[in-house]
Amino acid sequence: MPADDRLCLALDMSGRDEILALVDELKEHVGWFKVNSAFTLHGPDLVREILARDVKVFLDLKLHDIPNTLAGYARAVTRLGVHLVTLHTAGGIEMMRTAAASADAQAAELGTARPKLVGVTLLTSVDQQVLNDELNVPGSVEDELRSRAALAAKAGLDGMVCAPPEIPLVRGVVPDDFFFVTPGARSPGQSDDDHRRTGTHAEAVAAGSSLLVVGRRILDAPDRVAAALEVTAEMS
Ligand SMILES: O=C(O)c1cc(=O)[nH]c(=O)n1[C@@H]1O[C@H](COP(=O)(O)O)[C@@H](O)[C@H]1O
Repeated sequence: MPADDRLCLALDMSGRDEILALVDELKEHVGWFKVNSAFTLHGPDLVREILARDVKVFLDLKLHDIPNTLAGYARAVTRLGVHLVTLHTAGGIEMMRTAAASADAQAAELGTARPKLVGVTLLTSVDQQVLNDELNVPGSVEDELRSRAALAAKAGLDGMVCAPPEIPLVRGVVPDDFFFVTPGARSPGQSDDDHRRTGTHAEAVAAGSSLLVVGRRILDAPDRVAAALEVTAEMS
C-alpha cells in the first residue's frame, strides 16, 4: 500500500534516534512528518535526516514576527527544503505577503520549489469563550476564521490550518485549490484532549481536508503501524 499523502504524523517527541526510527517504521504508510519541538533540540540536521528518507516534511514553526524577520525565515526554510511551513495569520497581510515573496525569490534563485506557506487561523484549542473573553476578539469563531482565511488567500499563502468542520465555512473566500491542513481530528471514541474544535478523520476527508495532522492517536498506540493503518482506513 503506498504511503498516504493526506496523512501527516506530528512528531511530538524529543529523542532524535527515536524520531528517526519512527519515520523509518512508518514511512511506507505515512506521507508527511511534522517536526515540532524537536527542531529546537536537534535543528536543521534532524530535518535533513528526515528529508533524506524521501518523505515530506512539515516544519511547524508557526511564525509570527515583523515582515523583515519573516523574510529571513521564509528564505531559510526554502533553503532547508521543507515542504510546508506554518505562519500565523494574526501577523497581518504585509507579514504574510513578505514571507511569500521572499520564499518565491529564494526558490527562484535556487531553482527549487518554495515550501507551501500555510496560515494558522485560530488554534484548535481556542473556542468561542477563549476568543471573546481571553483574546478580547469580538464576534464568532466562524466569522473570525472566514476573515483570517480571506486574509491568507489575499496575501498569497497556499493554504490554512483549521478544524475539519470549518472547511465548508471558508470555501467561498479562498481559491478552489487552497490547501487545508486539519489537526485535531479524532477516531470515534478517542478523547478530544486539549482540542476545543475537532471532528473525525472521516469528516475531515469528507469536508475536503488536504492533510490530516495526527499525533497522539498514533504516537500513544502500542502498535504504531497498526494505528496509522486504522486512521488511513477511517479516512477512506
Ligand atoms: O499547526 C498545527 O499543526 C496545529 C494547529 C492547531 O490549531 N492545532 C493543532 O493541534 N496543531 C498540531 O496538531 C497536532 C495535534 O496532535 P494530536 O492532538 O496529538 O493529534 C499537534 O502537533 C499540534 O501542534
